[in-house]
Amino acid sequence: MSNNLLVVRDLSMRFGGLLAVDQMALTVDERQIVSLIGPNGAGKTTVFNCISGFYRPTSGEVIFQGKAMHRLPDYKIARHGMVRTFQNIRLFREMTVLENLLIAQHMQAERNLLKGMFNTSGYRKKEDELADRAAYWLERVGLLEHANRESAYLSYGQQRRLEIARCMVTQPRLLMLDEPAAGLNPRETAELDELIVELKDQQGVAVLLIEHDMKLVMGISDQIVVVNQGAHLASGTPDEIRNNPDVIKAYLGEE
Ligand SMILES: Nc1ncnc2c1ncn2[C@@H]1O[C@H](COP(=O)(O)OP(=O)(O)OP(=O)(O)O)[C@@H](O)[C@H]1O
Repeated sequence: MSNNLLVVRDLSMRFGGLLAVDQMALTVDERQIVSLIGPNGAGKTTVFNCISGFYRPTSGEVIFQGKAMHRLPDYKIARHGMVRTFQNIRLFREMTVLENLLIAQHMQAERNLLKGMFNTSGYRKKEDELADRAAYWLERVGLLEHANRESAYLSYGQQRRLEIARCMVTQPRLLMLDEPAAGLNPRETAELDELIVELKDQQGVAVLLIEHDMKLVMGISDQIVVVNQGAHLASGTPDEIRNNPDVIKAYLGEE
């Protein structure tokens, strides 16, 4: 068997008369960074929404670690180890930074924790574990000193890092990031670049990325998949994509 972590085949999504995603295919291997690029409105976020269970695809298959995901709701898919961020940051804004990380883990492991409530020492041990993991990730994304601040008061770049930490505390195998560099300044983008590569190298997660920042995409991707008008246009290494005439015409040539 290959080491495909995620296999997406023939994925289509129709909104009334609009075929937003048209028989898309992509694969992500273990410890790979794969970027999805394409012009505005090409269907990238819709592909993400179908893979992560936020939408139920009109047709097609999403296979993660050999198991079919395409009929499961998003929270079940997340429990299989595929988690995502959103283009518009979705934190619990009135909660503290730490609370955001604790609740993410509670939501992920809800059933186990409920079972744990009948066993007090086991439950406490589990709670300690969640707190330790939250502290670890706050440190990793440089937010430990802000642990008790309401997340609404963080800067935009800090909120983006907290979103990534919130995914990582659930110990995913595949992290899906929807435009993580949007709104970041160049220094924050460079930090994000470093963080994503560290997640892959040190934590062994695979990353599926939607991003318009071509410098970031070309610098960190193992594979790039280009979407145009909902359909697969090309895929390959950054060099292959940079030199692909169809891609230059449809996308890179615009810039
Ligand atoms: N819930 C929805 N209902 C109807 N149409 C939708 C819905 N979501 C997306 N679309 C349409 O599907 C098409 C693809 O949109 P999508 O957001 O996936 O593109 P995108 O490549 O992510 O764009 P961007 O780079 O601007 O974020 C667009 O024409 C959009 O208007």
